[in-house]
Amino acid sequence: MSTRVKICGIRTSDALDAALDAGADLIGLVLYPKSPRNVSLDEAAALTLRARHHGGADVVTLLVDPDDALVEAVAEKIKPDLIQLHGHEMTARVEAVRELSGLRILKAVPVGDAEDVAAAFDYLKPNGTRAQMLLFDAKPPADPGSLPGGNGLTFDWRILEAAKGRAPFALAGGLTPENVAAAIALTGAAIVDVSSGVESRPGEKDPERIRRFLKAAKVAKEA
Ligand SMILES: O=C(O)c1ccccc1NCC(=O)[C@H](O)[C@H](O)COP(=O)(O)O
Repeated sequence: MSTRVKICGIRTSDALDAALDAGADLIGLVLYPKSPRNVSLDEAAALTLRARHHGGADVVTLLVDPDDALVEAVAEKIKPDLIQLHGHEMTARVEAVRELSGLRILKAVPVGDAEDVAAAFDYLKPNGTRAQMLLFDAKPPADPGSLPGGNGLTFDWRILEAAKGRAPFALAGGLTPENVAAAIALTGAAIVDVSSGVESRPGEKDPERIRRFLKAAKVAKEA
């Protein structure tokens, strides 16, 4: 089975259509006001409806340390397929968001070393009551003003050796049309997730780069 591709940080219907027409498997919508990719609840609901009409892709709503009211509003108004938690949520909070929303959870984990990877598997226990999949991403810069993700930074993919054979995982962080095949070959990721690497500037998706990313990812194979 070929690697699934998530195009994250979609803000406009043009960018959405470019991703869907190019064969994206998952669409990421960022609800985080500090992000240049932020969309409102209403915008996310409209983009989700458009994706549903096109068919073929799952919609992922990305949240950072959301409160209960936001989780409930997302579940009711957007009705995505998954919620991506991209903040400092610990296992109990992930479980609570799963219960409150009734949705599958993709938990983003910042990776610095092999211990981060080994510890992340606690998010998958006990059998599906917390997150359904892990997303390994680069650690954000230490600068307090930096975003928790979407920074276009890579990490040493060899660290993910510790994850191989345990459970399918998603990979993010500085992926581009130029390096995604190498990332898949080395890590065997089930999903590759990109935002900055298919943009002309923060928040502006480039349809040609989206097409190139999908093409490169879909022919790549684990080595
Ligand atoms: O994209 C953002 O602005 C963002 C803000 C806050 C938390 C996470 C955010 N993005 C995460 C992603 O887009 C992806 O899941 C992933 O980190 C890819 O980012 P990139 O390195 O830019 O390809």
